[in-house]
Amino acid sequence: MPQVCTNNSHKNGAKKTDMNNDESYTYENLSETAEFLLTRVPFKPSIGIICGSGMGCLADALENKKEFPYEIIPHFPVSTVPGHMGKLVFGYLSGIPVVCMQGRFHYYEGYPLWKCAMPVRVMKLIGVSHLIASNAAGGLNDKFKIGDIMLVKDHINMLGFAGNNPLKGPNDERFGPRFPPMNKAYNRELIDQGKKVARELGMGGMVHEGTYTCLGGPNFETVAELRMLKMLGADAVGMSTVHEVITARHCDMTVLAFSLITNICITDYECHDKPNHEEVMDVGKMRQDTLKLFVKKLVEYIAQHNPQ
Ligand SMILES: O=P(O)(O)O[C@H]1O[C@H](CO)[C@@H](O)[C@H]1O
Ligand code: HPA
Repeated sequence: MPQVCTNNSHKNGAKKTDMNNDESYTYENLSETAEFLLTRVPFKPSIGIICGSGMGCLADALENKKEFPYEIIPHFPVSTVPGHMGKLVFGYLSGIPVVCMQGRFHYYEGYPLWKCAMPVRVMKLIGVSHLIASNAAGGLNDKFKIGDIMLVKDHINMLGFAGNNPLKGPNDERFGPRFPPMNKAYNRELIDQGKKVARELGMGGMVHEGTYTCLGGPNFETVAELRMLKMLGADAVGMSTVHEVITARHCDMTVLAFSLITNICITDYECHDKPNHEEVMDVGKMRQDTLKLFVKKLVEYIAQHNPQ
């Protein structure tokens, strides 16, 4: 049975959310959050995992779990999207301590990007050096099929083009530099290892490498938008991950991200199918055993080799 934690200092679910949208969390705010967690968990994970839509099963695979509903964690936002449970889960995968976000935050939920990405900084403060971020995404690349996995080799930050960035605002050097590079955002060694693991698990044919792009959502894209994104070089499209990766790289975490292709993007006006979130979640569930194995093997590799 997982141990579900409560927070008596926030009675009746009341939380400290005394912040407007322009005011980012301070280092001290996030240190309070980290301290809250560290005093309640008897180990320090160095690997963090973010579960994409319908992929909460990744956290279910943990052993000796200690779960924190987001409502009880100081300064944490709450999850509002179906398929995102809203729990921070600590536990062991193959005996390796990890922390898992069973539910992430999206811009379309009404949160500014710095708030969506705040758990990444909390992970950093509790000792996480490696981040595995998963997402559900629509496939733009003609070679992709539903249920395939795309290891993210790069991203196109569409929200960033309009100046919307999780690092916008005053920079605290204790997290990272004002102008972080992003040309090596996704760790090459881990991408290669992802492919190797896929081959070993007999799923080599369903694993690709590609470029992810994130739009604000919540609507799925128009045909014209998808045609444009494809022309720009995007292989998959979603509404998350990029802000988390930028925040993780800013504080020098090593990142592996992958997309589960849950639908094929409709780039043809003659096609009458409609993308929908239920289908997205169903594909996550359909692939849960494969995803659990895939992530477990990657966690084992990171724990043994510590790629930088
Ligand atoms: O990126 P994740 O959280 O996996 O979820 C994806 O699935 C949802 C749409 O079905 C959007 O939230 C999109 O971003
Ligand atoms: N577009 C945007 N986000 C998504 C999609 C999509 O087709 N599928 C899953 N998340």
